Amino acid sequence: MTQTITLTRPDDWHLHLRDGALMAAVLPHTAREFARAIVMPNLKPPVTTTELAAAYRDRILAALPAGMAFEPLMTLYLTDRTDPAEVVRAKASGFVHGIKLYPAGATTNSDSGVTSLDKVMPALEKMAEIGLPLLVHGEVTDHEIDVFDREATFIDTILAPLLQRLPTLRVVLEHITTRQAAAFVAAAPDNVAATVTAHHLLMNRNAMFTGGIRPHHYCLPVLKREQHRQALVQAVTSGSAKFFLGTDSAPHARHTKEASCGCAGMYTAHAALPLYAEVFDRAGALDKLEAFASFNGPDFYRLPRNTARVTLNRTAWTVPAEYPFGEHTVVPLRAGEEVQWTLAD
Ligand SMILES: NC(=O)N[C@@H](CC(=O)O)C(=O)O
Ligand SMILES: [Zn+2]
Ligand SMILES: [Zn+2]
Repeated sequence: MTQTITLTRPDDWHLHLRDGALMAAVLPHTAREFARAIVMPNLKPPVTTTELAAAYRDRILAALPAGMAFEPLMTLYLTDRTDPAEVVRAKASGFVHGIKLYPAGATTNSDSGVTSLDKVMPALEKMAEIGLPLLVHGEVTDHEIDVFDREATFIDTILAPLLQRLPTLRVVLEHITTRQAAAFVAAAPDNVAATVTAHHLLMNRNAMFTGGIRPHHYCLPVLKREQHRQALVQAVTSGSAKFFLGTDSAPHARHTKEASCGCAGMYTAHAALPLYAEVFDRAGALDKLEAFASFNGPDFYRLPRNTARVTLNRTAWTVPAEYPFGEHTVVPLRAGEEVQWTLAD
């Protein structure tokens, strides 16, 4: 049985760092494991311009502990009012690597998101023209539609028609959770890819109800049936270059999760690569982890692969019950439980 694996230093292609003291507190967890990360723009207020992204990038770099190397890859938050000129500025900046589409109301801090694709077509056409990727939270927001069907419905009613209209638009379907999404991405041309989180690979929707209601297993898109989890594992271990690592690590203060109407998101940055190693190990596919974690993402984003290496050992450790991040206490995934792999320092 493999006891140690060494791979090219990976990147996280879907990360929520938040801002201020919480950002400074969670950043070292990510920087310890990943050389770069696509930093999501759903702050309050959202990062809607290249200028705001530059300032956010500066705050992240200023918060980086001395001696830690980490490159934030910035994104803009697409709104109904995003000007194609802003798309051009973003691409020209060299530090904005994508524009994020949040359907208005779909998830955390998404109220400023897009209310109709028609309103953003000029921006999307400019993105297709200059090759700036669209990163998509792929869920419809019609609450008449079952929460477990919102991703599949989004693909059928929004994403597939969009790609018909803009076939060269580069798209990352973020944090896919269903068999339908995995099949759609696998069958799509090379300009369409997907990120997959560790938690959607490790858990099915029963995890939200094990022994009682489990708010720390609630995220969006919501965990799905076991058959969908298995389809995700099959996709990420298939060797396809269209799937890559995106933790969607999304810290929320404990009191906002343990509530009668709790926030969506799981914090996994503390143990991200070890959690993915559990998935690939259980699937007998540890040999496929490096491409998923370290090659497919930079290749899609047309960035150089990292050259440094990281080592994972099959050594179990117990995750703290909570992380006291300044005025925020965050409960990590696997709080008080074991993770079977350890990232070697
Ligand atoms: N995934 C989540 O459940 N929440 C994310 C937003 C998102 O990625 O949808 C967050 O920022 O909290
Ligand atoms: Zn999302
Ligand atoms: Zn996210």
